[in-house]
Amino acid sequence: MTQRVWVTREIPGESLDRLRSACEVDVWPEATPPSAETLREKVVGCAGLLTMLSDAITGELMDVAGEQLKVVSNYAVGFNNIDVDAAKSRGISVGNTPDVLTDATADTAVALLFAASRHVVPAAKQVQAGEWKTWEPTGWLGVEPGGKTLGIIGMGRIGKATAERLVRGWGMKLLYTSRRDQSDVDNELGGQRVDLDTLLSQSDFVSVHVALNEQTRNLLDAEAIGRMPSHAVLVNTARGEIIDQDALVDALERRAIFAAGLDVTTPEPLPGDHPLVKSPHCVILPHIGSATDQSRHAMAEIAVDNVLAGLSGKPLRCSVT
Ligand SMILES: NC(=O)C1=CN([C@@H]2O[C@H](COP(=O)(O)OP(=O)(O)OC[C@H]3O[C@@H](n4cnc5c(N)ncnc54)[C@H](O)[C@@H]3O)[C@@H](O)[C@H]2O)C=CC1
Ligand SMILES: O=C(O)C(=O)CO
Repeated sequence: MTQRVWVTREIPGESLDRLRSACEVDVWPEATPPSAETLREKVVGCAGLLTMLSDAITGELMDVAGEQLKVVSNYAVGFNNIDVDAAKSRGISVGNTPDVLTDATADTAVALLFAASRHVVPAAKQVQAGEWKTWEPTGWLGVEPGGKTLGIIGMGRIGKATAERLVRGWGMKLLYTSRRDQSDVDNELGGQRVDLDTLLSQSDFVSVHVALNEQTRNLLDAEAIGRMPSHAVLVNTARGEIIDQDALVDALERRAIFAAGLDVTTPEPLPGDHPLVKSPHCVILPHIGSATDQSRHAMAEIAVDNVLAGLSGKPLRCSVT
């Protein structure tokens, strides 16, 4: 019998054709995610799910899908939307798309760091609004990363790629947090592994790259943000839930830190009237870290390879379990 796969959004390239030639494929056609109710209806009887980070794949949903469900393939490297333990206990494989989006996401972190440090967005808006009056000797004064201290929270693939850009390109000194010793980072980039409090109090620029899980949710709460110096710039391309957003709003309003640059927020999308959206000291992007042609095509190839392997009971190309 032909196996059925539900794909929760269109993905770029030809990779879905490979899937169609192996099984019956149903693709959610809309630009916005299916509701939880639609998800529940569509998963019934599926052997594979190709999901996005906006889809909550719970144990209950796996049970709704049925015993034939073999694989959940996330079109993302982050997999905090999937209950991996529930999948494991049901014998369901879980896949993700690492590496191919590392450079694109690290580039985004660097872009946010510079945009937030130099008032790029409000300054450009002033020009667009026809309000550019003069060259201002004391206007738009920003902060420079050259030779300053960079703190990377979570020295994984993207954390390291971001550090490489800023240490090699701008001569930044590197502090980082990691659960394990990473002598490669110390040797190649002159990095120093420190605890979070030290990193926050001694870094001029902080970039967040840890995965989201129960230990890292709200990792940067009011107390942690309170340790940062008032000239510090905070960048987050990981997940919104890692930062206590109310605490960030408060810190920016009090100018307790200089600026923030976010590619991820809670919720996504962030409402247009949210104080962070309104803040002149915060640059927010609509979660575009991996949004390059190259990365998204490569992610599609891996996500489809993962589904095909899972359907035939083989080890996934990129497995999180
Ligand atoms: N903005 C965007 O479009 C994108 C965002 N991401 C986010 O970036 C994250 C990192 O991606 P990669 O660097 O490829 O992953 P990775 O697995 O290489 O790095 C994650 C790091 O977090 C650390 N970590 C995980 N749980 C931890 C905990 N409880 N305590 C301390 N450290 C912990 C790991 O040890 C690892 O060093 C993803 O999980 C995802 O949330 C990834 C790609 C694109
Ligand atoms: O891959 C991820 O985890 C993303 O957030 C989007 O690429």
